[in-house]
Amino acid sequence: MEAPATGLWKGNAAAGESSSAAGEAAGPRPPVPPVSVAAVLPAGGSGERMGGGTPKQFCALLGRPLISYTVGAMERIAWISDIVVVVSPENIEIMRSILKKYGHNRTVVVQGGMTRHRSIFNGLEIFVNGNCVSPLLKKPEVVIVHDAVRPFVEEDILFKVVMAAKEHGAAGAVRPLVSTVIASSADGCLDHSLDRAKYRASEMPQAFLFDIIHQAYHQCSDYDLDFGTECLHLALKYSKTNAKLIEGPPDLWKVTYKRDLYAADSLIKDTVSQQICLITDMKEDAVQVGFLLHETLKSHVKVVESLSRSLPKNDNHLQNVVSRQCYNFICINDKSSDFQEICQLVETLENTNASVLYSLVIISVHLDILNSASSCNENQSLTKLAKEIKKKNILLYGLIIHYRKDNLMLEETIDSAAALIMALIRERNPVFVGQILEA
Ligand SMILES: Nc1ccn([C@@H]2O[C@H](COP(=O)(O)OP(=O)(O)OP(=O)(O)O)[C@@H](O)[C@H]2O)c(=O)n1
Ligand SMILES: O=C(CO)[C@H](O)[C@H](O)COP(=O)(O)O
Repeated sequence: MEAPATGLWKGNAAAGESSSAAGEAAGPRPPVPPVSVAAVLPAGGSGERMGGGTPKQFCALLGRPLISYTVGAMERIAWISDIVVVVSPENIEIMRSILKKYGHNRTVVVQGGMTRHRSIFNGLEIFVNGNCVSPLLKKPEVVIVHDAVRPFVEEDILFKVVMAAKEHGAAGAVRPLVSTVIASSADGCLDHSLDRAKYRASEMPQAFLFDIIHQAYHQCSDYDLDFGTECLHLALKYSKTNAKLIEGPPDLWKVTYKRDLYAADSLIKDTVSQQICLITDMKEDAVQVGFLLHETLKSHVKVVESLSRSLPKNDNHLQNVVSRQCYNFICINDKSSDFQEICQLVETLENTNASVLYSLVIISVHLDILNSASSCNENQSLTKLAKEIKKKNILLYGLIIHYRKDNLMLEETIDSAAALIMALIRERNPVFVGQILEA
């Protein structure tokens, strides 16, 4: 299974996730542009096309606002010095509380305008004049403009648009058109159709030499500010700059309609369910069953770490596992109860701070050779603990695998156990927290 190209995958500098750990997972460090770079994220819209009361940038994906994913994708890039997020006046405090909650320390909030262009203009002004609610930031050589509702932006495309902006003055990501563009005549009939191969959809991110785009915004008309939709066009019209167009990856789409929110949710779930850490503690009898489960899981998901021992406190292994973007922990044992061990795991995971950004899943798997399910008391302890740690964004589930040594059905049982594990880590459904499933 291949990881989707999402801003989440390679780490996030917020809330303690280190970009060095991300670099370790992703191979050699990407290059750094030889210019100072800042970013403006317009987030001042009301999301009319999506409908519903909450502007789409504040809609929750796996419990975390969409905008936090976009800000996180920018903050994990060390060479972007300042990040400005532009929101409507009524959302300034909400935005500040999001930045605080998710540990986005390099981002400031600026008040937006009535249209996207006006919001971007306000965001740029902060590098020249500052204002009463936001500090004056140091003017960068290159500024990135990126819609706050495009959360899956990667360092590679940001680097490319910045380098192209340095050389050409302006640059933007483009994608092939998915439909043909046609023009209608006054009577609503087809007037003409464009040759699709010659056109591109203009996406984000875009980047500009700061003075080029700032001057364009200063010179453009009210009509441009109120009805324009394309920053590259302003750079062309008012700063005589022909932007370089860069073919971007497919995940740059803008969350616009409700269906886009479902797609974003699904992509994030794909990403966080890519890797598991196995923690096993079994006697000889059960080792073979545990091994079979391990092998079956390996055919579905990447096993980043397999620890076959009790967990010491402050386990460094676990710290490393989390910094490699593994958010799923499967504890397999054949004891009547591994409750103490689960408590210890929870404590260690809490110390990593990772659950601020992503829900962490723990599945306590009990291999039950005697076909005698855990006692009622043990189940109640698990359910109680699960309820408590759910508040901390740690989702604990139980799974009992009943098997017999001579069981011809063992393979089938293990397949169904693996399928349950995969469903739990993918769906991360808080409703099932504390439930003990049986395979
Ligand atoms: N006055 C505005 C309007 C839009 N935007 C931002 O520009 C980006 C792209 O705009 P769009 O998808 O059109 O967002 P909305 O205007 O919120 O959506 P809609 O057009 O459906 O109302 C979004 O991040 C949006 O928040 C902004 O900063 N200020
Ligand atoms: O991709 C873009 C090109 O600059 C903009 O995000 C897009 O044009 C914004 O338009 P709208 O606000 O109408 O969705």
